[in-house]
Amino acid sequence: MSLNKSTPGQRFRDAVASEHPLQVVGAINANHALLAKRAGFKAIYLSGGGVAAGSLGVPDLGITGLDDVLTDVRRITDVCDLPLLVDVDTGFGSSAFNVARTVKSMIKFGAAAIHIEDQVGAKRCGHRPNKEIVTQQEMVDRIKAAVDARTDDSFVIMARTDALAVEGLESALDRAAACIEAGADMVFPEAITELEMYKLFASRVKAPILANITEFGATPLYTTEQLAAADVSLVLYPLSAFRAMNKAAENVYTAIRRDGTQQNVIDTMQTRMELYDRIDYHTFEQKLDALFAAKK
Ligand SMILES: C[C@](O)(C(=O)O)[C@H](CC(=O)O)C(=O)O
Ligand SMILES: [Mg+2]
Repeated sequence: MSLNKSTPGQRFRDAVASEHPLQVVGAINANHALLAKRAGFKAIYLSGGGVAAGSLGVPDLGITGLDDVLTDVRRITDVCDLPLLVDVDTGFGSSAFNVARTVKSMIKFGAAAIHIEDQVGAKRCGHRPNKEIVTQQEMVDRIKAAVDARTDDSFVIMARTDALAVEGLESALDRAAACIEAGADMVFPEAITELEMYKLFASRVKAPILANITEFGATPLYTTEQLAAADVSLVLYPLSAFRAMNKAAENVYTAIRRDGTQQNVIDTMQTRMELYDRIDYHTFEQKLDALFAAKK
C-alpha cells in the first residue's frame, strides 16, 4: 500500500478536482476496495443499501446501525488508501448528538466523506415509492450538527435530498441550497429523472453535484460524457459490482447443487493465483518466511 500523508478528506477533494466527473464506485468489502483501486478508480463508496443487504442480509430500511457501518469502514480503510465516501443514511439517530457521534466516528475510522439524507429515520431506498422526508429545517439542523462536529475541516459533508420524488423539483433545489448555506460541501440530489435537472442543481448551489447512477432505479444510466455536460462533478455506481457478484454467486450455487460438481462454472471463477495477487498474498508470505528465518 502506498503511503499518502494528506487526510482522507483532502484526498477526496483533490480527486473531485482532478477528474470530471469523478467516478466513485461502490466497494462492498475490503477485497472489492482493492479491486476498485486496481481498476484505476480514485475514490470508493460504502453503500448503506450494500451494508444492509451484503453484511446483514436485510433491506435498506433504516435497520442498520452505526457500528455495522463502522466495522465495514474500518476493514476497507485498513487496507485501501483510496478516499472513501460513506452512506450514513439519516445520521443514525434523530438528535444533533447522534449526528455528531456519527461524524466523529467516521473520521476516526478513516472515512473521507459522508452523505447524510433528509428522509425520516424509518427510511427507504431512494429509488422506492412512499418515501417520507423531514422538514427543511430539520435537515438543515442535521447538516449544521455534522459540520459542527467535524474534528477535521477537510472531511467532506455531502447533503442528500430525497425531496424530488416527494415534494418536487423546487423543493429539492431549495433544500440543496439551504444545506450548502448551512455548511455542506457537496450535494446529492437523489432519484433524478432528467439529465437537465443536474444543471439546475449545479447552477443553484455552486457546489459539486453527485449523480447516483444506480441500476434498475429511477435514474437512466447516463454516461460520464452526458453527466459532464450537465455540470455533474461526481458520478456514483453504488452497487454495480455487488449486483454482479451476487448474480455470479447464485449461478455457482445453482450449478454445484444441480451438477454435483463445479466443473461447469470453474471458468467463471477468480483463480487462486488471481486472488493471491489481488490481496498481495506473496508479500505477506515472504515477510513471514523472513521472520521465521531470522528466528532460526
Ligand atoms: C445510494 C444508495 O443510497 C445506497 O445505499 O447505495 C441507494 C442505492 C440503491 O438502492 O440502488 C439509493 O439510491 O437509495
Ligand atoms: Mg443508501
